[in-house]
Amino acid sequence: MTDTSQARDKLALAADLPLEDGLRLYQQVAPQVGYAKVGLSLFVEHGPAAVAAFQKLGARVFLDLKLHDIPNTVELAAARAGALGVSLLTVHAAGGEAMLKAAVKGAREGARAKGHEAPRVLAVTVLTSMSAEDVTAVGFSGAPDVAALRLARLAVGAGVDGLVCSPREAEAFRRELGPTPFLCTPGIRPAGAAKGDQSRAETPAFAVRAGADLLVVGRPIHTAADPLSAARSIAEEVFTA
Ligand SMILES: O=C(O)c1cc(=O)[nH]c(=O)n1[C@@H]1O[C@H](COP(=O)(O)O)[C@@H](O)[C@H]1O
Repeated sequence: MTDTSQARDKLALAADLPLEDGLRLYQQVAPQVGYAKVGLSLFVEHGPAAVAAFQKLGARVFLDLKLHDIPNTVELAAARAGALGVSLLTVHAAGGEAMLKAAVKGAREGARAKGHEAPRVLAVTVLTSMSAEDVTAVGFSGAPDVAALRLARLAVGAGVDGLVCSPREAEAFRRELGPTPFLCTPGIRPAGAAKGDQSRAETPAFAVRAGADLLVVGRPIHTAADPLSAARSIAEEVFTA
């Protein structure tokens, strides 16, 4: 069997489950998965305790709050997130340049105040659940990949550390924005897996070949009869892509 443990740095479990279930699942897949993503449902219910619980298991925590508000409010929230010692924090690129700069400043200051390394601030471009029709309906001009690249340029110009995008956009982001931005791709579906609400999904191998640094996977692992072997086969795809 391939030693896939090196893929740990490239995989995040989206722990969109009740806390106890999420912790149990993370422990099962931890040999293959280095990050636990604490998203809106866990944070609304448990707040910072959810972050601390995954950190206690040795996970690097990806705090996915998708902040999107006026700059002052986002700076305050990002500072609190930085103070929790998380590794990654999301904001919406569509919040605009001033908001993105405020997020980066807040996250760095909050982390420094507590002696933590600053989290990477990742800007979400166009949600992977959105189809071309959805993108037009909300008023973004151009196809999803065009809108995503425009938002990505804006966010990188504002100083964010990375971007969240569909695997379909990662290659163009790399080509246009160079090697520095940390590219995170949700919307990961192994061949044959149910898409659910994801419109712009691709396989793990596709995402890695396109230049993704981190793949976020939720339901394909949650719903697997054997989550560790599901995680291992995703890791194998990552490792061999
Ligand atoms: O920011 C994210 O992580 C995110 C952005 C995006 O465009 N699409 C997206 O699916 N996500 C998150 O990635 C995870 C995907 O989960 P699954 O579809 O279950 O694999 C969820 O936790 C989403 O909140």
